[in-house]
This record gives sequence, structure tokens and C-alpha cells, in this order.
Amino acid sequence: MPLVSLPLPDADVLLDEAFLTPVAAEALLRELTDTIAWRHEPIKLFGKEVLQPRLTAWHGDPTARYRYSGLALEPQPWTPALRHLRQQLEAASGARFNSVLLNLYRSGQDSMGWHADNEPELGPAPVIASLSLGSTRRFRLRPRNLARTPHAPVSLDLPGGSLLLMRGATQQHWLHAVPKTARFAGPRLNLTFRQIVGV
Ligand SMILES: O=C(O)CCC(=O)C(=O)O
Ligand SMILES: [Fe+2]
Repeated sequence: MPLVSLPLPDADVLLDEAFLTPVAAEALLRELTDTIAWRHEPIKLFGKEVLQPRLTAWHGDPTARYRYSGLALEPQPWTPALRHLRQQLEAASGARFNSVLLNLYRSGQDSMGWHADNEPELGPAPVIASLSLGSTRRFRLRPRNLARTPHAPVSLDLPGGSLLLMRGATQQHWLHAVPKTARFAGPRLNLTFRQIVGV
């Protein structure tokens, strides 16, 4: 399926709801769930150490070091499956990626809070390629500053096999989140491919 551009001001967001076939998405979900060394990382929340409400992993070129929510993440090497996926996403997006952050939402109780992928090591207008596998979860977007970007929050249901691209000024002017859901949700695995530049 093609990437479809979403009509959002001050953003450049594209979605392909069926980038991978269901069979390919299911196979990749199983392979990554079983072979990735998932970590349960602590974060500081209002000065207190708590565990992140999801499992994570970070893979990439050895030079792609990244600070994320106060953590200094050392990349693990590319696995064959991740290297192959990187090739597919570079071809689809026309961008280059030297790293990937993996998030495993074990159930509807796992989540990601409001944030932008705007760390300095991503540069001023990063291209983020976000591939989802497993259960459909709601992805929310909202303007950082309503006076500058007067727009209601946006909800996208991201099914397994979908590809979301965020480019241009998206991280500068919008925040995104994956809220908890009380509805039944099985495991969901999300991969965000990124290009870390030296700072
Ligand atoms: O799970 C998702 O769809 C979003 C992940 C995300 O925002 C991130 O890794 O920065
Ligand atoms: Fe993000």
C-alpha cells in the first residue's frame, strides 16, 4: 500500500496502514519477540526511579550513541532481521537510519507518555520511521503550542504491519504518545528507526 500524507499543519506525517503483509508482520513479531534482549529500564519521574511501562532495546551502528529520558543507551549490534528491515525502510522513506529503538508493549497497561523525538543528537528535522507489529494501539498526536498550531489532537490506530513516517517540523511542533488502554490489547512491538548525528 502507498504512504498517505496526513493533512496536519506544521507537520509532515505519512502513514501506510499495510506496509508489511499480515504474514510477514506476524513472522517478524515472533522473531523479534524471541531474539531481542529486552530490557526493563528505570527512568526518573519527578526525582523518583520507576520502571518504564514497557520493555525496550536499542540497536545500531557503534557510533550511534543516544541519550533518552536521562539514559545513556549503548547500541547493540544490528541483527540480520533488523538490518533487512532497515534496508526496506530506507528504500520506502528515502532517508538513512543508523539506529533503531524497539518498544515492546506487553499489554494495554504498557504505554508511552507525551514527548517529541527532539533530542539534539537527532538533528533539527529528523526523519523517524515507525513500524508497528502485533496488536493495534492508538497513537496520539497533539500540537506543542496551540497558539502557533491551532489543531485538535489526532488519534491514529496503528495496526500490525503499519508504517508511520514523521519528518520535517513534526517533532518541533507536535508531541505524540501511546496511552494505556482498558480495552483488551495483546503485545505490540514498535520499532522507530532514527539517524543519530554527532553533537
Ligand atoms: O510505539 C509507538 O508507536 C511510538 C514509539 C515512540 O514514540 C518512540 O519510540 O519514541
Ligand atoms: Fe517518539
